[in-house]
Amino acid sequence: MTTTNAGALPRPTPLQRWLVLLFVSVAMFANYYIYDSFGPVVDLLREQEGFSYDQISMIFSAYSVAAVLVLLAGGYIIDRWGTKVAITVFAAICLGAAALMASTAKFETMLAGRFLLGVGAEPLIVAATAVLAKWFKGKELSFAFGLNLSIARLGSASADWSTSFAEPLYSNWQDPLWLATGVAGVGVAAAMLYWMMEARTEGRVDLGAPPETDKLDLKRMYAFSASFWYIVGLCVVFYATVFPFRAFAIDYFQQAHGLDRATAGMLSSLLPVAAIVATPLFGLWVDRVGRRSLFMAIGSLVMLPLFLLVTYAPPGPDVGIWIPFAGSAEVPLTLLVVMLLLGGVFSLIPAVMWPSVAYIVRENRLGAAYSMMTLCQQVGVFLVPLVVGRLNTHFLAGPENAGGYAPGMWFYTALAALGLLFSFQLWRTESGPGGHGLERGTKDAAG
Ligand SMILES: NCCCC[C@H](N)C(=O)NCC(=O)O
Repeated sequence: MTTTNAGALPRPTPLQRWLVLLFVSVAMFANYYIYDSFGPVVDLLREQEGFSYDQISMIFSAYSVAAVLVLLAGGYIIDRWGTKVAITVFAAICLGAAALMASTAKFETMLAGRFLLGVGAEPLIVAATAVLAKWFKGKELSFAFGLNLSIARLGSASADWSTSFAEPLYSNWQDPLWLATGVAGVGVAAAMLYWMMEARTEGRVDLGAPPETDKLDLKRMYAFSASFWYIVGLCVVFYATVFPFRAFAIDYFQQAHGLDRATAGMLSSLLPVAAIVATPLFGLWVDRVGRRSLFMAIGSLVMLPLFLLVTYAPPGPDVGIWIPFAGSAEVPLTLLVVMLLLGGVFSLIPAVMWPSVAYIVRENRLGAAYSMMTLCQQVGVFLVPLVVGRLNTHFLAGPENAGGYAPGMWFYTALAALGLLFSFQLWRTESGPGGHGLERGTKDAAG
């Protein structure tokens, strides 16, 4: 057992650390499951309850309004309450939000539920990060973060797979959301187990002092370099494209491509599934070879044609896929290739983009930098679905008019082009004398 210095408390044991990772990851699994449980019921809400695409996108966007407000409050709440209370309270808020959304198909109630989810889910992610930093500092911290994100993405994939493993629930819009409420309950239980674990070990193990991080201060934002703002620009357009696309994907595959819900769910799940496997691998690879801004530019370039391919390319022959927990299905080759490529991009860009900030920003300003980045991200994720919802409604998108989805796809493409511009500018800056070492890897350092 390691100690920090003579006479000091011991650091947590490996068993304690991995138990903490387990509890926090289950809470994150539930968090991502609830977030993504809305996409598979979009068509049911439209058909059974008469919701328009505008209303659906407003409900989706309400999360981001709450997230921006909560992020402005910064880490104060977590610092004040401590991680064990914070993580449990935020998980309980997510549970309340999931139950509210499942309770009635009234538009205002659903809007309030999704807003409440933003209040709980975004700070829960911050609290989970703080917990892992506390228990894994100086140990397997990056690995623990990677595993935690992979398990969270498994939550996203499971929400898509529920269209197969919980198919009977999808006779109505409500039961799948009650299932999400049950998953949220498991998240609260996991958070409470973490609370008990921290309470039991308090005063017996050294969890270090709370990290000294800078809070979000809008007046000091000018101090960040151009490279940081290029990354923020990419982050905004990247997530403002991928998250809303995912929210509408299952409905889109059903209406525009005639797939059944279970097959559409399997196809949509390829994004998080690819990310579960590939994100940590890309992370390891990029740590070794560097070229971070080049990889971000390559990811943006690959993303550029994908939304036009799903819209205009011929579907091609049907091919069989098999996905654990979901089963097998036949999907058009074009859709499969597009979703696999998008899954690759969804693995590569986050694996490179988030850690890159640490090269550009001083350590004591990292907290403020990440808060700023997430805040801008959520502004994008708020606005884009509203635009896409408006376009879908305006152009009468639906099963009889698949062409009505095309303007929304052009909008995603325009955002992807902006992402390419930001990453290209970043690459130019980082390849010159003003670079921050983004292009260097451990291989270069060794050589
Ligand atoms: N799927 C839940 C929303 C997560 C939002 C969060 N702010 C975020 O961007 N996390 C990083 C990621 O790649 O999921």
